[in-house]
Amino acid sequence: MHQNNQNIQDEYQKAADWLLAHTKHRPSMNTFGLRWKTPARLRADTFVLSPVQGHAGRLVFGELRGKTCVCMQGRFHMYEGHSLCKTTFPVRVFKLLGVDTLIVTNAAGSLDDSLRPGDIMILKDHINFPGLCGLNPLCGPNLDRFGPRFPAMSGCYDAGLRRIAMEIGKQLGVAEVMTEGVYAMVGGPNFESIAEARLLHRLGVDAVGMSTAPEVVVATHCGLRVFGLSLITNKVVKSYDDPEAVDHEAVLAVGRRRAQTLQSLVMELVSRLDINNNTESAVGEKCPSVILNLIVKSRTFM
Ligand SMILES: O=P(O)(O)O[C@H]1O[C@H](CO)[C@@H](O)[C@H]1O
Ligand SMILES: Nc1nc2[nH]cnc2c(=O)[nH]1
Repeated sequence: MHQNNQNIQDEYQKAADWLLAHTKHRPSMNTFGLRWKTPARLRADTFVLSPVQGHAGRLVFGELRGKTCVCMQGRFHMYEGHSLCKTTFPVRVFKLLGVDTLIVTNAAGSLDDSLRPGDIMILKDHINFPGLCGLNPLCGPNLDRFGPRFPAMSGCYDAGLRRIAMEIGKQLGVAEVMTEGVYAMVGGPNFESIAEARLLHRLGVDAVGMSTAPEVVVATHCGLRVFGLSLITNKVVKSYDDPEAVDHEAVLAVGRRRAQTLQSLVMELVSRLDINNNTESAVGEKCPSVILNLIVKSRTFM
């Protein structure tokens, strides 16, 4: 192996080893700081630093309904000036921790008029705009330890988990605010101009945000099963006659309003995870471990 590749791989391994040395938890499930049996909180800034307002910036290990998980509250964004390698660094570390499923959440603006603030969109697919232009975390020498040079992205959002989530939505009585759709990642940090919004809409984008796609690309590359959801926090203005303008505070407010629903949905999904019979993708055989990457303004959950 090329020496540089070895060095990069060593960095992931060092981070994973450090985390394992600082918690007795071995990831398998939990989130939102609820029902922690033996909480072991690690300040994420020892590992992750995400100074975006409303993002807690913590990494939490614990148990939910008997499953250990690691929950990342906050994330790195490309618009903060981080490289995509850094943005996605935690995903590979989680893989090395033994995690096999990534649950990723985000806040997003809707382009589809039927999606309203407070609605939940299960990600069926994404358009990785930075990735299409070459800003892809997999660029550079391939790390064979994690996955192939040319990984497929069709089916990157597990169909089995999507189906279960919709069932849970019915059970929780929130099916009417849940739907499946296509998420697009743009670079940000500005929200869309009207012309950009119209372009995205024409391209078949249902909701747009500034995150998620790089993490999902890296997770899929290394064989993690992925479930994603967007909390629709605002509509994206598409008309020159519309006086409304989105702001980050409004995004945070919708996150707080929907916190309980998202919490119930993800907890129930976690409790139903069974790698042997509810996945449609190839995943690791043994450990039913899951990482929750809860970024929907997770400060409200703790
Ligand atoms: O995608 P997450 O991190 O949930 O946050 C979304 O909300 C922020 C804008 O309000 C942006 O960071 C956008 O990507
Ligand atoms: N790009 C983008 N990101 C968001 N995150 C939350 N809302 C939005 C939005 O309208 N556009």
